[in-house]
Amino acid sequence: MLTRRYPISITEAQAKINNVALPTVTETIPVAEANHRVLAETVTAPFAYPHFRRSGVDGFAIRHADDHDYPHEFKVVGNVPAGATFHQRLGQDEAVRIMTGADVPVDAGVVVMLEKTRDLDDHHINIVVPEKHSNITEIGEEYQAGDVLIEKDTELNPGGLAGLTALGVQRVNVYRQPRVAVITTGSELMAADEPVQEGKIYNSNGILIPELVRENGGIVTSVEQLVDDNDLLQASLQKAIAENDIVITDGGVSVGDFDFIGDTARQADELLFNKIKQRPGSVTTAFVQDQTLVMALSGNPGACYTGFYLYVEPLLRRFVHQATRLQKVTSRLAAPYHKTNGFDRILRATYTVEDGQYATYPNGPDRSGALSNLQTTTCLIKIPHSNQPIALNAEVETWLLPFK
Ligand SMILES: Nc1nc2c(c(=O)[nH]1)N[C@H]1C(S)=C(S)[C@@H](COP(=O)(O)OP(=O)(O)OC[C@H]3O[C@@H](n4cnc5c(N)ncnc54)[C@H](O)[C@@H]3O)O[C@H]1N2
Ligand code: MOO
Repeated sequence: MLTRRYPISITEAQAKINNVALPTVTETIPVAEANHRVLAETVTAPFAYPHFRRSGVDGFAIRHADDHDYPHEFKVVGNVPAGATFHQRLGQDEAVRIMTGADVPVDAGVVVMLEKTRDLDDHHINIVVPEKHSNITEIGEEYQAGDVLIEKDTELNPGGLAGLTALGVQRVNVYRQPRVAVITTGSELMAADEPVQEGKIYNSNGILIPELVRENGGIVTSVEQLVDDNDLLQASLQKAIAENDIVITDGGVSVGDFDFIGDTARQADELLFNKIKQRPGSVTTAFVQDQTLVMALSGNPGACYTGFYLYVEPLLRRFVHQATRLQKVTSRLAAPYHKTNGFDRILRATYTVEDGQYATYPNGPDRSGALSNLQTTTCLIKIPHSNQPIALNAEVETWLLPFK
């Protein structure tokens, strides 16, 4: 018997997912492994930085008291390479040869660049002209001990890792990445290494979904390809739910004889929705079972791709306390689109920026089952449901996609 499904809007579906409570799980990991991870705690400076007075140039360090009456002769009493120190006091008209990055002698107030000096003999130099600046970075000029290095909820990048390392921070407390199981279903699916067969298709969503998950910060713990068998599906789902934060199923969610996921969703602890007023991907379903969110994406590749970006990407980002990376903008529909739609239609599109405004172009086929435009799509646009075709140059809601 056909089960009645109650379609909700895209915005309502997004809100329902957004309202599902997610656990905050953190772990402490080496800084060297923390690129693109999100800090769960603010990190503060364990000491002042720099922690010694640092020369910014190669040259000669002299006392403030001697910094006058140029040209001025100095006796060279030492040499400080980077990494070394010079602990002796400086006397009148005494200079120390010093390299960029080296610890400035305690008595020195100025480092004069080499170019402003002349050698007189092995132990004497002439400083020809004065310096405008001291060329010394003072202790704590960038950070005092206890200053904030990087705030909680920041996604680390190589620059941030460098900053942490410079301050001797070796480990950071970050949000754990969401663990995601992917279950693709369909007796028509072939593995990539099987010879092509009549009536069967390669499991393209079996690579699309895991790669999208990884690219958006999730850990893919398993990718399964199941034939249409409800017992198999239930066993896989149960295991995946027990071991993961998020489970993504694909296909088998419509009303066909072998579409078992819809029934599973309706019997779950909490059904969030099992139809959206959206094309492609009207069948997209979400439910919570044993506190794990299961996102059931459509098997149709175009619908699967669209569903991932609209519903899964924000979820993966929220797990690590981050906002979606899809940038919501308004764009001008710069090429005609003639179809009328009972449901809002999400088109795969490309965009340009013209006179500071986004212009969008439908990117080839809009069919749910089409996948020839997935490589080149850079944004999604919404054509609102209407019995009239949308006007050329109409303003449309647009999601710019990350990683393009
Ligand atoms: N009587 C109705 N039929 C259909 C309806 C409906 O409301 N009433 N909805 C249609 C819509 S809309 C869509 S979208 C599809 C959704 O179907 P499912 O999500 O249940 O997916 P399947 O039926 O399993 O497959 C659909 C299509 O996608 C291909 N597929 C499946 N898995 C993969 C994969 N891993 N990689 C690549 N392609 C895959 C599959 O072979 C089918 O061609 O239902 C409509 N029908
Ligand atoms: O769910 Mo279907 O993709 O709307 O065409």
